[in-house]
Order: sequence, then structure tokens, then C-alpha cells
Amino acid sequence: MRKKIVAGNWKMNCDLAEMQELLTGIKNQLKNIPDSVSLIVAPAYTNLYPAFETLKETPVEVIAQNMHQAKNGAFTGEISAAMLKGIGIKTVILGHSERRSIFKEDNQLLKEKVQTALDNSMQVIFCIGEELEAREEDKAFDVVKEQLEKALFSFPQTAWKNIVVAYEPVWAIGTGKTASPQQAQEMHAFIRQQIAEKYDKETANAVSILYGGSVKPANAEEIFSQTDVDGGLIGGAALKAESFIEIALAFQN
Ligand SMILES: O=C[C@H](O)COP(=O)(O)O
Repeated sequence: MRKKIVAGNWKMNCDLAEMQELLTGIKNQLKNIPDSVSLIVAPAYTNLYPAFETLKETPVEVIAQNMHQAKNGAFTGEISAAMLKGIGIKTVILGHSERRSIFKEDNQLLKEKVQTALDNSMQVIFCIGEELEAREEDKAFDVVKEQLEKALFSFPQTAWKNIVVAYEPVWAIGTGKTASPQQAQEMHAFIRQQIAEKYDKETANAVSILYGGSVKPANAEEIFSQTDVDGGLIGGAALKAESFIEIALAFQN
């Protein structure tokens, strides 16, 4: 059975004190979360180690929001895979649409980052998704296919045990506009089919595919109940312990 995952991407939010408060809230409610659901939080770089220390006796995984592709060197302001691993971080989000649009990270660069993560035995949550214009022009599937092909499909089948895909339609991120459960299911099934065609059905069926984009307690249950939706990558609603936990509980119903 595929892993069910609820991951909170905190983006550039929470100073240390705010994060510790959030973590206390999450820890206090962990007993309600079924073992079948993996909880993940992705704090900003400066909060990674304190979060790791605070959560180390719990099942919640702390992951990074990004990293550089190089091993080390003159890259002012950047963080390497070895640095993340050195503080116990084993997973990284790559390809988030904010990295693609604001920081101009393209599929070629993202492929290099994925390669670096895999070379360092790290897991990757790889984000893909179309912008509003592509959705309106009926090109959403073409965009997603291209992102998969250019950034991920040159890796061998064995790499896929370390890759989780997050489908995040850009027009639904932080906008309050969620893809309908049907739109999410349609795209998730398409992504799985692309993986099956490139590799095989077994590989495709084992990959967790998360949905991201304005997931909230009110819509999580319907989205998570879709056949090919294995969880969520949550932004705004992950910044409050109550709503984050409520979203994770949506799997129970
Ligand atoms: O990484 C998370 C996504 O960008 C979703 O953010 P959001 O839940 O605030 O729309």
C-alpha cells in the first residue's frame, strides 16, 4: 500500500519562537494521528535543526524546502545535501513553483538537484504543476508531462523508491482556489499513467502523489478520498497546529 503523507511546507514563515509554539501544538495532538499517516514538516533553514531536535522522539519527519545541487563551494547563501544530512535531514522538497517562478529554477537545474539528492541517499518531494494560463488553454497535461520528462524521467527505475511527486496547480497555491477533487484525481491518474508508461505499472503504483494548493480542513477529506491522491503538501493551513492536524485526520474518515 502507498504511503499516506501530510506535509506542511512552512515556506518563509515562523521565527524560532513561533515555530516552537507550532511544534508544541502539533506534538500535543500527535496521539490522534493514525500510524498509517506520515506527518512531515518543512521549516526554513534556520529552524531545521531546532525542529529536528524537538521532534526527534516523535514520528514526525523534518525536511528541507530546498538545497543546492553542488557538493560544496563558493555559493554564498546556499545549503548542500551534506549540510542537511549532517543535522539529520533526509528529505528535501525540490521544484516548488515558487522556486521555479521567483528563483527561475528550470527543469534542467531541478534534474541536477534531484540527482544530487539521490547521490546523497536523500528522498525527494518533487513538485510539478501548471500555471493558470496553461490550465485555461487546456495545456495542463502537456506542462506536467514535460516537467516529468525533463526533470525526472532520465532517472533509473530504482530511483523512484526515493521520489514522491507533489502535484500543485500554481493557480491554486495560496489563492483559496482549490482544484476540484475531480481535477486533482484526473491529473494524479495522468501522472501515474506517465510513470507506468515510462517505467512499469508496479513502479507507478508504488509512488505517492500528493496534492497541494489551498488544502484546508474543509476540503481535505474529499481530496484525499480520490483514488490516486496519497496526501497533501500544505502551505497556509500548516501554519496552525489545529488545521494541520485536522487535515491529517481527514484520512481517518
Ligand atoms: O507547498 C505548499 C503549497 O504551495 C500549497 O500552499 P497553500 O496550501 O498555501 O495553497
